Amino acid sequence: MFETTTDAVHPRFTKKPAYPLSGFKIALVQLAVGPDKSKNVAQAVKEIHLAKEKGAQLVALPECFNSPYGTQFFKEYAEEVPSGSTCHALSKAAAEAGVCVIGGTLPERCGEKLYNTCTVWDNTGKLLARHRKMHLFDIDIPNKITFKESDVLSAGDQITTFEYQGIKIGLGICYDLRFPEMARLMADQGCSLLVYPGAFNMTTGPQHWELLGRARAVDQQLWVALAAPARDPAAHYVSWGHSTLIDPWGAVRAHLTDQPDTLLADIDLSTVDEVRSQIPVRVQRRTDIYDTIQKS
Ligand SMILES: NC(=O)CC(=O)C(=O)O
Repeated sequence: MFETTTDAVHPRFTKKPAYPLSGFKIALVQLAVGPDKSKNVAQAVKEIHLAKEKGAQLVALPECFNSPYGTQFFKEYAEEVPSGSTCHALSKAAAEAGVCVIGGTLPERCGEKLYNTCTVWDNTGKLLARHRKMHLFDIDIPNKITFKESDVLSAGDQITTFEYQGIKIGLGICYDLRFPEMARLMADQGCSLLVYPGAFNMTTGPQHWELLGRARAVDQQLWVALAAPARDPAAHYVSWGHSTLIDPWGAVRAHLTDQPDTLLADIDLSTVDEVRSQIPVRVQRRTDIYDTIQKS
């Protein structure tokens, strides 16, 4: 599918970026999350080590991996970043396993404010990045689901990208996946992979989770990884599960069902350049026209 010839390469893409790694193995850990915070964190640490043993170089956890998902839980489970006990456990696990950890999300306390925050730890345990969910999940679908994160959470106001071993990676959290502008900004900063810890639900998940992941991958021609908690039908908020890895062509390379499990798959970074040279939409945008229309 990604075969290309020199002739097919668009002249503006003949200079290939030199990635130190042409590919790597990613693990998406679909954790069973319950009310016991220390059990949730211990399980995450165990899965990080297991993923590393199976060859993962990057391990991503789901949204709200140390706390049940719900506005009534965030205050009780919140911790300061990076001094809290969950961050300490993630840093230690990353260093001991020698693997980069995208630490899903946790409720972060910062002064009077609470955020839904993703932390990233390199293979020495150093904090590489922190992303605060930028688009809060406020929706109202009558007789299905009403959720208002903004009742208790504050929104982040930063785009977050980071580099690990020469690979530029962008972060979004769950509802952030619905905003193509944000993905575009991260792609423009040079990302070849976007990772979204997320917990869609039984109403939006079946219709939108994979569709939105594939849309962002096709729009920006990059890899998209979606890491979800496992489904617990007895939970207050029921996660759709289905952690998924999508390639720059928009094809689902691997996905889980709703059960606790870990998705392990190879990411081939050369496909980013291949797809971008085959379908060069990134250099074909008519910003001359869009800008004129916006200004008129
Ligand atoms: N939980 C979220 O932030 C988003 C979600 O479930 C949806 O967009 O649907």
